Amino acid sequence: MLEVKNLRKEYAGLTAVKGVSFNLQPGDIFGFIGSNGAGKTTTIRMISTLLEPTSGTAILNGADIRKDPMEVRRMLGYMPDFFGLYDDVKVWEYLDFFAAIYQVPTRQRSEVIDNVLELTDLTVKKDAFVQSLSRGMQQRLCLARCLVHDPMLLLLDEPASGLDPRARAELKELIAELGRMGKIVIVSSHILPELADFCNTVGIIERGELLAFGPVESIVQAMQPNRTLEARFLRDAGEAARIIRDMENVLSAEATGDGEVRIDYGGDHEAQADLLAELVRRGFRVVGFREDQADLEDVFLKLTTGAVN
Ligand SMILES: Nc1ncnc2c1ncn2[C@@H]1O[C@H](COP(=O)(O)OP(=O)(O)OP(=O)(O)O)[C@@H](O)[C@H]1O
Repeated sequence: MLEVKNLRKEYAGLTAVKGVSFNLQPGDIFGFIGSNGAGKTTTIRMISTLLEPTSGTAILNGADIRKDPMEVRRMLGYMPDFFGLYDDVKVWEYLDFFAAIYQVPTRQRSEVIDNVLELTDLTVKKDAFVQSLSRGMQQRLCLARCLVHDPMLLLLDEPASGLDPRARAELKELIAELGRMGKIVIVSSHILPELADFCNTVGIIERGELLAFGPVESIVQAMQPNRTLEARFLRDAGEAARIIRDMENVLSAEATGDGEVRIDYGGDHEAQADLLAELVRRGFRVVGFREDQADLEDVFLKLTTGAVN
């Protein structure tokens, strides 16, 4: 488990992180969202033990980042937003080097390397030179290097930046797999929708403050208490709209002309199910009924002002 407790970082004349706290459990994939300069990298670097907090701390599986940094380092893998790879070494040599640094015993190294290559889908590139890899493959190699010592926490700072859509999709799948393996993954981005579909928890940071933390759905719901429902009817949509308007929790209901009724709705999911049951009971032929997903980017823009320090 990771407990982040009131982490704070002050620079001369500027507080980059103002007391950030959150807890994560094994298997959690945490999307850390904020605009440029919001404090993501500073927070991640403090958790990774590379930057000393001004106050506050973080505890990973009982080890304190300030009191036991060496122990914490053994349990985490950190992928910075800008990373360099060495040229003129082969992929397997590169990983072997990092396995040696992390003191993976010599006789286990080739198995460990094969495993991380398989996980990151780089097995066919084992003997290729690092500089010959595509940007997406280099990103995955950098992630592979963070995995050689089987860390329980992964800190990935803007891992998807500069990747094309296909490489992004592959990276998401890989991160999801790390979550299924029971690791805690923190992945930062300034684009909320990019993370929302594979993170189970998100945190929104702005000017060094964590404005929201929790499951994606509950953050969206807190921001948008009224939801839009879309009901589609085989016939009589206009009549259905008139009846829906008088139902509980309905703020408005309009037939859109193509058999659909858009409902502005203030009830919870239980009440929403009752509304559908009532329509069916009254004999309406419902062919579709769904919630219009709130646009995540809207939620993010509402929460943040876009202002930086
Ligand atoms: N060494 C430093 N000295 C002074 N100020 C710094 C230092 N490092 C970061 N800052 C400031 O702290 C604030 C937070 O920066 P940080 O890099 O954590 O933001 P970020 O959310 O990671 O942004 P980005 O998405 O651009 O990487 C910024 O205002 C930045 O200018």
